[in-house]
Amino acid sequence: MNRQYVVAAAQLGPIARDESRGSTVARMVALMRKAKSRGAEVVVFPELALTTFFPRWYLEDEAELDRFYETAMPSDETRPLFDAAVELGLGFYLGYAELVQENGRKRRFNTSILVDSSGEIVGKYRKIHLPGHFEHEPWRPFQHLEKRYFEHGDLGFPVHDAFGGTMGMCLCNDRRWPETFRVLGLRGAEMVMLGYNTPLHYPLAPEHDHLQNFHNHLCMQAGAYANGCWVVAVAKAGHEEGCDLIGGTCIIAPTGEVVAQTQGFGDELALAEVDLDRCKEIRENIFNFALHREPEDYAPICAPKSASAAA
Ligand SMILES: CSCC[C@@H](NC(N)=O)C(=O)O
Repeated sequence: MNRQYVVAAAQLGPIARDESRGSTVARMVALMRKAKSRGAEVVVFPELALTTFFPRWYLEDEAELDRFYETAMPSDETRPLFDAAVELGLGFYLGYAELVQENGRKRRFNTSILVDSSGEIVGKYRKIHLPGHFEHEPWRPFQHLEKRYFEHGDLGFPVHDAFGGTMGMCLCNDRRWPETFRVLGLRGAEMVMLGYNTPLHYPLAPEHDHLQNFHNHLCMQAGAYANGCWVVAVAKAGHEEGCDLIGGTCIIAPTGEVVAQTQGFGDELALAEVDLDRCKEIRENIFNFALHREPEDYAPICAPKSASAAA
């Protein structure tokens, strides 16, 4: 694959609690076909793209909870995505809830994968910055129980040789942390793909609700610029099960400029021609890490949590 191609950010509109995987996957395959017809070679889907954003509910019935997770990838229900990748010659990024059995216990992760155009999984990431809370907090208009439903990702922030270059992944809340982009940048990421589910209303600081879209782009444009990488950021958007999720799906150049963006809150593509060599504009100049970075003065950033609180 060459280093210059069209990427499609494939935003999904709301997914109902009782929408079947078959229905969601069919929506996603339709987006893949549309992306192909518009020249795309890579398609990026949201976080937890296969289901509604279930951490908004406190679920006491484990069987009900398990229903939102994938125990195999691909499965019979998700295989159409992989088949479409092969048929159309497309790579894709997919976020989903992962359930694995290890040493006799269930482990749950908020996961993303990269799949190449031969249908092979070529990269996996498990979300590190899990937002929200662990216990049921009935005062909230909706829950955000990621800390209850997922373990801290155990794969670090890897990069992958794929799609003609060095690819990084993260998921939703990770994008707010400069460290995410810097670690990926230090590993040479030329494109960072990420999906998100971001409620418009933040119950802990509702006075910031009107800033949700601003903060969304602010952190990602800064991450792209300060690390000289492309960012492809994809929302699950719209009014989902009584909760408004922001849109703002976009593709950001290494200069920090938004070069493509969705307009609405439904299933929609934003496309841009990406040239991975443009990373050099930043990485060989203002953010030439070898020449200008001063890690000896950044010690608190790398200290364990307990020590950095005191720093
Ligand atoms: C608990 S409010 C933060 C919401 C968070 N959402 C996800 N999915 O990580 C985000 O950072 O967008």
